[in-house]
Amino acid sequence: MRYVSTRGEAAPRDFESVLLAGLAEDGGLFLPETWPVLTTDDWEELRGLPYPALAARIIRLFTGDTFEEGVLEAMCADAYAGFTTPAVAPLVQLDHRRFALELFHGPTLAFKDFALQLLGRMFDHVLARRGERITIVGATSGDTGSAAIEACKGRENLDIVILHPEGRTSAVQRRQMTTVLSPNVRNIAVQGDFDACQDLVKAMFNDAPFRREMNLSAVNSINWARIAAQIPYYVASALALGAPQCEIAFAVPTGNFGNVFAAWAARRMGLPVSTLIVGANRNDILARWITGNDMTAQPVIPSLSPSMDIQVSSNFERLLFELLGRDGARTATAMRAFRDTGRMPIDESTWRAATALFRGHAVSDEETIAEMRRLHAQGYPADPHTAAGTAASHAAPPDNPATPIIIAATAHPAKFPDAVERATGTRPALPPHMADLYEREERFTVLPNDLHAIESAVRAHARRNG
Ligand SMILES: Cc1ncc(COP(=O)(O)O)c(C=O)c1O
Ligand SMILES: N[C@@H](CCOP(=O)(O)O)C(=O)O
Repeated sequence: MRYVSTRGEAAPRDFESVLLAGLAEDGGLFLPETWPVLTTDDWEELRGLPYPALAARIIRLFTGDTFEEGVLEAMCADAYAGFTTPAVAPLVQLDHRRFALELFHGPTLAFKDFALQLLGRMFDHVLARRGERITIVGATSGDTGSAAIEACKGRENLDIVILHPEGRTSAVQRRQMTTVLSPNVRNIAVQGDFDACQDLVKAMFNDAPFRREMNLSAVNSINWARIAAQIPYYVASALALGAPQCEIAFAVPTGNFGNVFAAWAARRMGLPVSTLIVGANRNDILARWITGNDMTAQPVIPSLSPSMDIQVSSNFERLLFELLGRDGARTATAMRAFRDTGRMPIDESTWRAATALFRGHAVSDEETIAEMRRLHAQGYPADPHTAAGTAASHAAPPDNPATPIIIAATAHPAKFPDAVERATGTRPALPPHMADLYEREERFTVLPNDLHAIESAVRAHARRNG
């Protein structure tokens, strides 16, 4: 399995190199050169496997010979052993056709643990074999940061620096990151929004001498390994509801477009997915594009679902590359236009092709609260992101009323106690392993949105540990 860049200029490479590189040298994102496609028999064989075994079978389609026989399987078993439910990704029925796919039973209570628990182990394995050390830089609107830190803390061959937007995460999310005091972990609160943090990360990757000096790697979903490790739960849940004999729709609360792109990838591999419903919050660029071909970036506005407070969705580039017939030059031109003007003109026929599959809906804070209240009344505690997904599934359902809809329940309500209390009058308790979160010491540095300042901080962190 080899990988190409969405901007068409970086040389194709294998999974190991993609895992370590994160972003391609031409600024693009990696995608498989050809998609593996599974037959009905293949899907049948996967049905009923325990989640870790199913995940290993799917992910192995992308890893080539990076991991010797049995190693990936052992890593998956180990990664998901720490989840608090044996089902790992349980489905809970909400109504006659809607099911919540609970992705928050990992150590940091969000779907990010699925990929990052595995990536931490992959990095360890590959770096020990190569005798190398890397510096991971990541941007977070709240959840990637804690999942990455949890997965990477104390690992010998890497340092990790996470940028979060100052004051724009929930207090629980911030503390999940800033109370981890391992010497290889550093938290920076950037005076800006998530898009600024993500821009800084990409700018560090595009600064070739700095990238080489630090041996940079990525934990955001710009790293293909993240997407690969998020495909299995779509497969497992669809099989549990009768696919491939019936079609399934997924509703996904969306920000950086990574999670919904993993669902797109499952469909590309042959899973019968009729519809992908993108649930946005008031930062609605993707919903505006899907409903009206308007891809115009606006300033990020804080909302009740802070992890989705994003306007520049990195993984949209992967979809665009596919929609443009895998034309790297056209993708690069469109991405440059977007960067320079804040607008991405997409021709009518390309947009129409996409909207045959995608539905989009932007959920306001008021709708989010109303949806959380409604779900609570029927006995389902939902976090604000999950509620955006369920609300979108009602507002923009698939055409066929018989198609089951699986909603990605992306975070545990306890991560957003203020929003939950506002909606339901009840403050959710933190799970036992986090019960003393508010008593733990916090450590982080506040820095301006300035590449030089951030690179200096990353360099100092890596030098201290290297
Ligand atoms: C809880 C939660 N829901 C939804 C999202 C949006 O997912 P994505 O960025 O993959 O679109 C995020 C952030 O990634 C998140 O943390
Ligand atoms: N919502 C995310 C933003 C980063 O997304 P990623 O999937 O690209 O890592 C977060 O919680 O940090």
